[in-house]
Amino acid sequence: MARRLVGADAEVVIRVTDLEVGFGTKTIMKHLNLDVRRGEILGFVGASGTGKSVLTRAILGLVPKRAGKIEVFGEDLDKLSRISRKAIEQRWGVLFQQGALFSSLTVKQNVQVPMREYLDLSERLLDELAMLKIEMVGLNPDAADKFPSDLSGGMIKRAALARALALDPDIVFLDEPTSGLDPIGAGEFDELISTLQQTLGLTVFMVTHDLDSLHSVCDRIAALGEGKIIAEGTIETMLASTNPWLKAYFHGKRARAAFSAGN
Ligand SMILES: Nc1ncnc2c1ncn2[C@@H]1O[C@H](COP(=O)(O)OP(=O)(O)OP(=O)(O)O)[C@@H](O)[C@H]1O
Repeated sequence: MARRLVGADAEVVIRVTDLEVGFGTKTIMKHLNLDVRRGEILGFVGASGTGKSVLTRAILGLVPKRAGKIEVFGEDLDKLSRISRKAIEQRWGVLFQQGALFSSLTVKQNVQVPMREYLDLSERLLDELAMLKIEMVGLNPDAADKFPSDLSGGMIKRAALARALALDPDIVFLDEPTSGLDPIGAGEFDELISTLQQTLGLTVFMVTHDLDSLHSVCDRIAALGEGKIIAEGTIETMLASTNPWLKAYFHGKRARAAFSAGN
């Protein structure tokens, strides 16, 4: 899979400025700045516990920020009316870690949850749309009536992706989409993300530890450390970084294996 270059002049769809987030006496990030450009797959890396999920959740408005500004499609999220906020929420989809499907609902019903929340459609249309999403992520139609407990890890991720795509979003947030998958399953999932990104013109914000994903599908990478973005750019930029964590991560044994396999 060839990486596409999204120019620096591409429209910024998410802009995070001077963000500070903390819990109690603990500050997780401070003065954090990050742009995500339209049509790119941005890989977001950093050591465990640095705050990758927290940043994702802060952008989504699921954890409060102490300072800073988050703009999505040029709109300051703090300044939106409830209706405008809902309109923005319809333009993003989220795949949380471990899929986070509702265990008491079937795959089809899970995919329909955002549709029921945001759209006013007949049952027939809801069914048709859900089946479309289920097929789009490469699941067999008979997976639609299965419960999450009947699915393999890879199928759960696909079902969660179908739910993230339920409202035809412009942006998809993926929190460690390939974690827990075997290398073949992870590779197939990467390929699916890349294909969907291209066919649907998605912007993808992907938190990942997976060096193969970073190498094969990400256009750009941003690395989080000590509460800030410590490096931002292509794999080549990461490889050239002198930051000790980035050096260890991108030049370690696993990285060499991933990069030589990809070349
Ligand atoms: N709701 C919360 N209340 C208190 N502390 C929290 C909360 N959510 C996250 N944290 C803390 O924030 C820090 C960052 O957590 P986060 O899950 O974002 O890390 P991460 O970079 O995504 O890690 P990993 O790669 O292991 O998933 C951790 O120290 C975590 O304990």
